[in-house]
Amino acid sequence: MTRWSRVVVAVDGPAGSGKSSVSRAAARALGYEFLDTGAAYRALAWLGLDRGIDFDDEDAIVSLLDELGDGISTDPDDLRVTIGGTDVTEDIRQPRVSKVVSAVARVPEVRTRLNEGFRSRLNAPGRPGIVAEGRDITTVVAPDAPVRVLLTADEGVRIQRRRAELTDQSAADVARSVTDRDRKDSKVVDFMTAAEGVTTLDSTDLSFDETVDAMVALVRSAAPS
Ligand SMILES: Nc1ncnc2c1ncn2[C@@H]1O[C@H](COP(=O)(O)OP(=O)(O)OP(=O)(O)O)[C@@H](O)[C@H]1O
Ligand SMILES: Nc1ccn([C@@H]2O[C@H](COP(=O)(O)O)[C@@H](O)[C@H]2O)c(=O)n1
Repeated sequence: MTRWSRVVVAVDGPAGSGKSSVSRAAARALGYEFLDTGAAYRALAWLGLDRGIDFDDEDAIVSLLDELGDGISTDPDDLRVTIGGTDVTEDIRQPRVSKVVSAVARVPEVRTRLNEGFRSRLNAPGRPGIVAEGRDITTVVAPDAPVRVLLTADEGVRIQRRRAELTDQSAADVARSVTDRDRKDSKVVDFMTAAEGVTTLDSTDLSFDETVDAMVALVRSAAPS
């Protein structure tokens, strides 16, 4: 059982369920930090593309881990991702990165090494709490966090929300990117069903602000300040 040094809020769920946007807004409202674990997987995938590696070659992927560093900020008002001094905050969101990121995430050594880093960030000194989001946070990274939430929404709604962001892509491409990534990622971790003790927050019929309020209320009831 981990002795957390501060309130850890663990959030997982499928693609487009609002993990990063809702968790970030909730962290801001609570005065907490925010850890976007997917950014680490994306940064590694970006590095792989930059180096032109073969994404079927696990050793090549693992060899990039030392170069990755620890360049993910946890201030919800100033999120930045850097690799060796290069700011890749925007670039890691490109569709070309989304396409290959699952190949990086399925490598066991990548998961082990990144998870060690995530746990030390959760336990680092700083604000009184931290909201961490990613597909295996409630089950693998912080299964004993005091607050654990599976954030979800119907697949059609998640695709609609993604389409509103990615206006330069066809509806079919957006839908495929959401369903393909869920299919590949769910071979590695289960983020579709809530593990024991995890609260499901279904935002299908909630506005963005209502979803943030619901998450903040969950945190306040489970970990009163
Ligand atoms: N309850 C909601 N109502 C309306 N829009 C929402 C709601 N929750 C999230 N959104 C929007 O849905 C989109 C997807 O959210 P977000 O990127 O946070 O999802 P995610 O779970 O982090 O996705 P991924 O795992 O694919 O990175 C964003 O545009 C976000 O603003
Ligand atoms: N805890 C996590 C977080 C992410 N992944 C993988 O990274 C991809 C990108 O994540 P986003 O949340 O930024 O979309 C995701 O598709 C997973 O492949 C992960 O495995 N575990």
